[in-house]
Amino acid sequence: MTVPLRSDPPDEGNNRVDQAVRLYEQQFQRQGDIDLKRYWADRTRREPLDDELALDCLSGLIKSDLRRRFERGETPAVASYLDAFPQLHQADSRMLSLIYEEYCLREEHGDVVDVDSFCNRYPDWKDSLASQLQYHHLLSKAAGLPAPKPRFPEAGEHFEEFALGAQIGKGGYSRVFVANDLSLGGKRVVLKVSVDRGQEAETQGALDHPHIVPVNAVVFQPDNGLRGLSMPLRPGLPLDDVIRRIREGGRQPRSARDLWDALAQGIDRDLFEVSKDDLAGPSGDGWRGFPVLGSYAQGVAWIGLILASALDYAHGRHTYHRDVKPGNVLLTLQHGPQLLDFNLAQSPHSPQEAAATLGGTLPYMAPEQIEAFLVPELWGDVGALADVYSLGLVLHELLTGQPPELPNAALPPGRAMRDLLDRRATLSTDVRRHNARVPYALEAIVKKCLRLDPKDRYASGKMLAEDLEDFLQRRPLRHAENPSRTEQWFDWAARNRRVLIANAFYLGVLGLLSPLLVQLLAQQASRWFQPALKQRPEFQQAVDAVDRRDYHRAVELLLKLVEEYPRAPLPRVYLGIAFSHANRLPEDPALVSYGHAMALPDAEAELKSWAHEHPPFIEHLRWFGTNSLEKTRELVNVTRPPDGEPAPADGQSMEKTIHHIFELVDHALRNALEADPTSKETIQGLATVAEYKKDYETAHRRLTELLALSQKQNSDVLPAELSTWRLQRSRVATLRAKDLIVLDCDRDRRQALDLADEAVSDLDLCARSVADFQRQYYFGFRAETLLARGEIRCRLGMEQPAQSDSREAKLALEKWLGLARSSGNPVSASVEEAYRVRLRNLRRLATVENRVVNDPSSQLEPPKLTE
Ligand SMILES: Nc1ncnc2c1ncn2[C@@H]1O[C@H](COP(=O)(O)OP(=O)(O)OP(=O)(O)O)[C@@H](O)[C@H]1O
Repeated sequence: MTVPLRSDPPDEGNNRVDQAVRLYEQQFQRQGDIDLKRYWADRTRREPLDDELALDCLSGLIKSDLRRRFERGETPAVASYLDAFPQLHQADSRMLSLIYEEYCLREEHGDVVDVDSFCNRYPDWKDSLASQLQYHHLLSKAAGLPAPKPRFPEAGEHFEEFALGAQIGKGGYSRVFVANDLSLGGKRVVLKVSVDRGQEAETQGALDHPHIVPVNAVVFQPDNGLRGLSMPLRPGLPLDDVIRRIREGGRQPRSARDLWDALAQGIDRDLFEVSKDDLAGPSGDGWRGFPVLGSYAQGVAWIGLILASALDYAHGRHTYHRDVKPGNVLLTLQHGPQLLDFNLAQSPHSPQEAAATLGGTLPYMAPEQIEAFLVPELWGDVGALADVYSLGLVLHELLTGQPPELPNAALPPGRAMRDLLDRRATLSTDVRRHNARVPYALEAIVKKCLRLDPKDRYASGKMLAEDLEDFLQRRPLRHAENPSRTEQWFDWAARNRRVLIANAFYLGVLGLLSPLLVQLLAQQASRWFQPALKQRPEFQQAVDAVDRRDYHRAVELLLKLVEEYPRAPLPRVYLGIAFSHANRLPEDPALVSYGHAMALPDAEAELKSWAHEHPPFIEHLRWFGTNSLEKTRELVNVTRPPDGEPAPADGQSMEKTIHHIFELVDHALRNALEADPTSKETIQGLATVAEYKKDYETAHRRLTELLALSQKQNSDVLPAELSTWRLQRSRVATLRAKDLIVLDCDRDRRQALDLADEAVSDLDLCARSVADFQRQYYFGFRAETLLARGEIRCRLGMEQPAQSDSREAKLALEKWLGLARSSGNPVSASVEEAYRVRLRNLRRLATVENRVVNDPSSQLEPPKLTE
């Protein structure tokens, strides 16, 4: 017996019923009341209808009449229409639907109805009605009305031989714990304790598939009506959490890796005893084939493929899941996606069984499954195709970020079900409207899963899996139609690139094209039809090799890729990074490779977008930048020797090289900074590059930024680090101040003074925490800074303060000298020269200021020269 439901695909009959109801309602509104018997007689006289359609129209009008009258405060009963329309006695299913409508209206209007006495009013339909109303009440419970619950055990207690640890899941009728199986020496497992009904243990236990969580054992507590299902512990995160995290990330996910990252960030590391290495990337067996460097759509398609295959396996054993939703898919670290919770896997033969899993799953139900809740006899029809539909909704949600529609909470449960069912008929399946990055082929697959009529969907999980596999391999779909010709053409071209390239030559051989055109065509063809770099397994292997620090292997792979993809910046940058670690060639190929990469068009944009897609790249880039900086410093020391030491003969050309290198390092570091603006090492690297480039203003700004940042994150900055940065800032500030004093303009001099003040106070601040090896440098530099400030003050006519600077400078210089002498090292020519320069400055200061220092040189001993 089937209640005709309005969700049936619109056909002529339905349109006519709707039309009849609309006309009736308009007239009812105009007249305020209508005698339905007379109205119906008139109508059928004017427009005779065949029997079936007449019954459909009549029951539509009665429902409408009932609603209007209830709205006016009357409480009509369907029984009263039976006298006027005796033909209803033949309309079993329609009558059931009418009586149910009356029941809902009574309930909505606060008329407390006793189910038994209500059923007794309709003896001919009593049994079906009782069953329907039982479901109605189950739905009410699912909608949040209190239901009797057993007492579940809690963390810390025992359930048979299991010691229960943290609770990790909670359903309407179950609790899931991490537990120790004491009968197996305390082995860590997952124990799902649930009300002992349904056949979850038997069904799930009989399944043996790499993507379905297996069942180890079942234990019972008959007194409590509970049972425990022991399963292996598979650390992971449910897909609904993964989706939520991606959604909260605020940006549209772009790469398949985003799925893994959401899992890695969300997993409870302490609970599952997971190490940082476990989270580095999807390397476990269960992730084999995951397109880690592919697009987000490909990542989703792969998850869909795995789930469709797992469902197909279960369907082959006559097990239908019936509760496929993101919350029942666990993304695990080692085993990939895992299907969980086969609680509803067998048809619930009684309303109680159905109740066990009703709550929360309505939004993911196939239309025929919702219908089965209204008409229990239809449960037998809810099978493989309902699972295909639900999986379609999961894929739709993953691709669009839009959760499926919820039942309308304002309606009474039965009505809410019907309403949801109606909305299934008009469900928008246009994935690309929400996310234009999804290829047409994948959208076509999702659409086919979500067809209203089960006959129009994929006939099996296997067929769905085949289409998803075809999509991932860029092959034509076998069971759905890709509406985009362009996409099909590109897929074809990608698969047939060799043939195309060869054909370009054949056309040339036949003399149809000029040789130049042939060459151009061949070149273009090889570019157009080359598989996208990121899809190449070699590229993926190279990226993996760099991520796991196997640089020699990376260099090997990347050299080939650079040759094959001469216009792609990424392999060159990666090659630079790998070279710079592998350090195996005499030249500096690291920077050469980076330089070539950056000379390519769009290189910068590509780098930025890649850093976004693959975050470990930023760290490599930063390392590469700072490491190259270290190497280049040596070159700088040779090229720019301290005062007094001879400059190399080829100093000028070396300067040029240095400048070029610094440009590249600066570039690499700026890219790294854009991706991670709080990396202190990157900021310091950039300050150092700026200092070497003698851009003291930028260097000073970067260091100020760095110190402000470390003040915010006080806890993770070491005092030694802080004093190194302060020392560097005071050096840069002094150098800048020196540049400014010579400009001979008051404003610049004031600015110079501010900088010198800041430099001295930075030196004061780090005086205590300067490391031993830095002390001599510290005092030498302090003398220099104070001399510079003294000079600025002199020029600004600040005699007294200049005098005190001069005195302090002298003290610092003595300290410096003392440390140089006591270091045990012979005092080198460069130290001696530095001393002389400072001494000269001190004298000059005295000359400029005249009264400030009385011949300071007489009080300072020159250091002893090396014997
Ligand atoms: N074998 C397992 N390893 C790790 N975590 C698991 C495992 N099984 C279940 N979980 C966790 O427990 C959560 C709940 O599991 P499950 O869906 O089976 O129970 P439930 O939601 O209580 O079920 P029901 O919907 O039947 O009431 C899962 O989302 C997952 O986070």
